Amino acid sequence: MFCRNFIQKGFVDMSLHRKPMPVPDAVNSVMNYKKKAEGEILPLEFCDNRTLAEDIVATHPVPPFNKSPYDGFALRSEDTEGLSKEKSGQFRVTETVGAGHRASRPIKEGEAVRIMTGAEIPSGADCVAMFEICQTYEQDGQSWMSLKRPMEVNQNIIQQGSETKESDVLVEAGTKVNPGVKALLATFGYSDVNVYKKPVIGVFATGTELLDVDEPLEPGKIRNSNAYMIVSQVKRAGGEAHYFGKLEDDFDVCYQSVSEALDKVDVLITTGGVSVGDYDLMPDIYEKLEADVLFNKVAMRPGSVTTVASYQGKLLFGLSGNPSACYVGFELFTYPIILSYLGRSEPFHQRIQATLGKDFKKPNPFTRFVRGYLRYQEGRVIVDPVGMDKSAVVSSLAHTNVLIMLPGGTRGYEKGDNVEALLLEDQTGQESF
Ligand SMILES: Nc1nc2c(c(=O)[nH]1)N[C@H]1C(S)=C(S)[C@@H](COP(=O)(O)OP(=O)(O)OC[C@H]3O[C@@H](n4cnc5c(N)ncnc54)[C@H](O)[C@@H]3O)O[C@H]1N2
Ligand code: MOO
Ligand SMILES: [Mg+2]
Repeated sequence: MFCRNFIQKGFVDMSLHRKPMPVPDAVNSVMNYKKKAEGEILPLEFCDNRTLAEDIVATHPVPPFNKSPYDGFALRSEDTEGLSKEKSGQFRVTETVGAGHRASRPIKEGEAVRIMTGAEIPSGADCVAMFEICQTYEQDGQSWMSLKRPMEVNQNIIQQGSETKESDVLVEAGTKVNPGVKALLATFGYSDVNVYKKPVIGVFATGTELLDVDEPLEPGKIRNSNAYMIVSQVKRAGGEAHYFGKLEDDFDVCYQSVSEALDKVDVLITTGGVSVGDYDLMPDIYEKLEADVLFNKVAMRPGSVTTVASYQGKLLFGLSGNPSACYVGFELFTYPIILSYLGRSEPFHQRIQATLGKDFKKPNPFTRFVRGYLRYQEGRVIVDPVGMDKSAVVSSLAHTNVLIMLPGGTRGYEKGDNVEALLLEDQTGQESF
């Protein structure tokens, strides 16, 4: 097997010279492998944030019966004709109907039913007068209601089916379940919901320098932050992360672990070891697996070393070890694949126009994906670069909610420039209402 590590000094190794692929081409080449997950049935209470694998169809009209929007009296509008301040009408109150109950018999001429909000309109009644415009009194053991104004047919009645007809498609498959979707599922009796299965995304961190989170720092070593970051990114995207642990930079260990893990996942992510260093083993692992490498260099910063390969129909994402590069590589290439598994018709991060909030003077031949923070100011959308903009930086990621896209070129960018940004999450609030 060809292995870069054994190339003798003095020769120029052509495998070091990688041809960068433009970002859109790289994204498209990955999306050629997109798949849709199968559905699974979940109890309604467990389907938050999952994606519907079936349309929500109205199983009955809403409301299912004519109902009262107010607490008041249901009566016949024709009995109120000509009523006025001077000429009140007297109605015999036959019974009281609360929501969930029905009148015992149809209403007759001169009668009224005391009715509560949400209760079914008694047959024969065609309007509801709110309590506020009615007066009540007792006479000879009988309840009466007096009204001083005429009512119209259908006044204060929510008609059966006025909101939704039976068989209407209300929410389409591929929609994420939010509280409103959940309310609809409950309305129509979807106690079990068909949602797309979460794709299982395996994660390995590679690097002999990596310590576990609970280990004290040692000279030359760092704690493994990427694995936790990626697992979080997978969850934020809606996937099921399976963290297999960290691997030292040993070919046999890495090859063995990666090939075994491939059977257990839909997609495999590794972080680290994709560049051209002596201990960057992923290129050799793809070669030994006979995986088809879609690209091993992308015309972007950070994350230029991002490598994606396909092996027996499964995608292997070789993300950079540098934290910022790893983060960006995931959001550009892995995120839309996860959303495709989830049946989402718009699997990419939303791309918005915004105003750059700070200068970004450093030009670069490659497109930059600057970690940024979106804010609103006087009706404008502002995106500010956050923290140091270096591939090896981890601290700026904590403040990142957008990736500011700065196309490559010979000039830098200035505060006030119009730029595009990819929205990663929408969790910005404000201090007061
Ligand atoms: N001669 C060249 N050297 C490098 C090139 C190049 O084109 N020619 N590309 C540079 C670029 S760009 C990047 S990005 C990095 C990519 O490196 P690798 O993906 O091979 O990653 P490693 O070498 O394993 O590690 C890089 C860096 O990241 C740290 N790291 C690794 N894993 C983790 C983790 N799980 N958590 C936190 N930090 C991690 C690691 O310690 C290194 O500092 O290559 C450049 N070199
Ligand atoms: O692969 Mo890089 O471009 O510094 O992150
Ligand atoms: Mg390396």
